[in-house]
Amino acid sequence: AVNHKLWPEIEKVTMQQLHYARLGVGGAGGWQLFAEDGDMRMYRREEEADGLVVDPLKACHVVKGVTAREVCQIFFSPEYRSGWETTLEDMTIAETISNDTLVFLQTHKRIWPASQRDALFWSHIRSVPDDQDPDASDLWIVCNHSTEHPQYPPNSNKCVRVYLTVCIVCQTFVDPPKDPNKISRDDITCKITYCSVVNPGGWAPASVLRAVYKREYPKFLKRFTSFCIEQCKDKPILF
Ligand SMILES: CCCCCc1ccc(-c2ccc(S(=O)(=O)CCO)cc2)cc1/C=C\c1ccccn1
Repeated sequence: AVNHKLWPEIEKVTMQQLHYARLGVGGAGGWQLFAEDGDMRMYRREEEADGLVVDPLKACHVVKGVTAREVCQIFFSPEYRSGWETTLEDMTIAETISNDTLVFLQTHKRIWPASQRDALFWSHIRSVPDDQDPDASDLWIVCNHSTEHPQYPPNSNKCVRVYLTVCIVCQTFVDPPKDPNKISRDDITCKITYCSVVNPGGWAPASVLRAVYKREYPKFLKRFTSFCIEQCKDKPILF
């Protein structure tokens, strides 16, 4: 995929998102905690772009029994998506750039009173060594970033095109560290950071958008992580 015209952008945005995901939520970043459920903490910043709510979101979660690679492969793979993406109405693979990079067109269920939305984005999965701790296991990241495609111009169907940048960054921890082939799922934990910025593309009342995000994001992350646990529990561990 390195010779694909999108590759420089894919490389830049993916590494930028990895850095952004690893920034903490304390300090002057302006992050406010808006949802909590067990080990899941969800933060948002209130931001508007030309009068539209584009509140960045950052969620931190810790999930037992799955690895970073398993979580990211489920998030990336089209065949699992209908099993966890609750607001999805339709999904098309617009382009297969390589085995680790796809272009998706997704339409999401209409959320009254706003008009229906769709999203066209490239999705890239990769593992990166943890430069801060070479002994730690690799980080895995999936980055989704809006793109254009001649076959799917925006607003050509009934939907308003949203513009999004999303990443999910995961790291596996084995506790207690032991002989690699004696590790059970009870010994592994996956630390997940999910970041998203969605520009709704066309007008939607700030109150509606903020209510949608407040309701949908916690549901989305809980459903996604439960789906991962369910999918992996009877399978050999994929590190
Ligand atoms: C007025 C309503 C406008 C929002 C409509 C909408 C747009 C985009 C998206 C969306 C959410 C997550 C992704 S992803 O993380 O890349 C995974 C792949 O699907 C891509 C798209 C959703 C939704 C609608 C609902 C909604 C909003 C948050 C969370 C969950 N659902």
